[in-house]
Amino acid sequence: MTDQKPLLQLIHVQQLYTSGQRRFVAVQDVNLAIHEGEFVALLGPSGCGKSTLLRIITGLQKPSEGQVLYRGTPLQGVNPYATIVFQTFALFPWLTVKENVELALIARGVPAETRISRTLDLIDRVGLDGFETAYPRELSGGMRQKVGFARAMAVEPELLCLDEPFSALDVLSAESLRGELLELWLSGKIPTRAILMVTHNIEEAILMADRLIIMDKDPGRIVAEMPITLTHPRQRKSLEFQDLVDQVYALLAGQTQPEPIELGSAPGEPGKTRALPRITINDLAGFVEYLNEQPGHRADIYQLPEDLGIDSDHVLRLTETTELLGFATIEKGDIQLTPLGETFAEASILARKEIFATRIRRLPLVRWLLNLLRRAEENRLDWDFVLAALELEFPPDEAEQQLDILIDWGRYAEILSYDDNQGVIILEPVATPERAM
Ligand SMILES: Nc1ncnc2c1ncn2[C@@H]1O[C@H](COP(=O)(O)OP(=O)(O)OP(=O)(O)O)[C@@H](O)[C@H]1O
Repeated sequence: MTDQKPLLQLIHVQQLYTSGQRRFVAVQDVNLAIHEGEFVALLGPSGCGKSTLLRIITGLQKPSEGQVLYRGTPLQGVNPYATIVFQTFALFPWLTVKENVELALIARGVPAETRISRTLDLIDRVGLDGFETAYPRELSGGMRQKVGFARAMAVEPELLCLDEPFSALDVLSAESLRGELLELWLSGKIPTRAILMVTHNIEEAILMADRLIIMDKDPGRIVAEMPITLTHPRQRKSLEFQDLVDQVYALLAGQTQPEPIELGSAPGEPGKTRALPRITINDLAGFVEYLNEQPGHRADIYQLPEDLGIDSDHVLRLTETTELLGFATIEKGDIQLTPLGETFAEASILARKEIFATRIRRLPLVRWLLNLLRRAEENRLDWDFVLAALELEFPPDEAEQQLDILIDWGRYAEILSYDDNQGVIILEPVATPERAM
């Protein structure tokens, strides 16, 4: 961070909304400064007010209370120095790529010659050279989002706001577009002075941003900030990166105990191996969604068997699983979702898998199995072999159950696969997406 005056400053910003008869605080006392040269990521569960803050920052909405300063001056009306790129591409289907980008410049009254040369230059810079006359329907999702970026950058915003810009794309297109945006930003090829990105994706935030702002809801507020000082290009698989991922998850999960105490030890290590609760992914997801719909995202555990129509044993396994994964905390007979649990409940299928994978990789049993697979020839192991190893830790019936759960959870998280015909467990390679399109 610099000592300069912030580019943008929110001071005691509060937003009230009315819903039916009720007036509620959507955003409470937000103080935030974004400086030149910073890439800031805003993380938090749905409904914590991220989009509201973006609208306030871009001047599309005036907060109920508080001040918005741009370069030290109170913002009046729409912020001419900021633009937003949305999750969905919002392109006009009847206009070509060139016309879609140019439109932003026509709206700002840029003269024709400048307009055309700037449009073509931007299309080139985002890597869409040759597609100037194509229509949105002819483009892939990643390419359409590039048009979205080009259009936002056409007006040369000082502050580029991104509202989950990669979440509607497939994994590889998203990764490649992240790389390209970073390249444009870090090389100074765009006149943008600062970027503010809203995302649900923790790894994405750590990959790209210099600072994370973490929000929670009811009411929407900032609960933590974290600087990311890793140098670019950042390696997702590096220990430092994974350590930061764990720290953010722990922050979101409200985890207070050190991991070894919380999670127990792995087979072969001193201490007791913690068995995984017998819970399917469907039950887990359903339970987290149920809690998310309850007032205050909490429920009385003793009431749950009746409310959910399942026996109390099942309820206890569900509560244990959600707690083990950091999706909920249990206190005085109540279970309460953590911000991470809320994020999981509202995430897309892919984002859920990613959250789940990150959480189960910390579990000693999962760590142990992944290590075995990594060391095995061709990263494959016979089911019987793993079972025999587990039988050293658990009674035979339980060992088999543990293996079933490991396979069920591991498959869902896409960290391993299982060939039922051959009875073989296989380590899934970690995707290493191409950097360039
Ligand atoms: N115009 C509005 N009128 C009434 N309530 C609103 C309005 N806009 C947003 N809200 C409510 O304010 C809260 C914050 O909404 P906001 O869209 O800013 O959250 P968000 O964090 O961006 O959510 P998401 O990640 O789902 O986009 C939510 O409870 C939402 O339902």
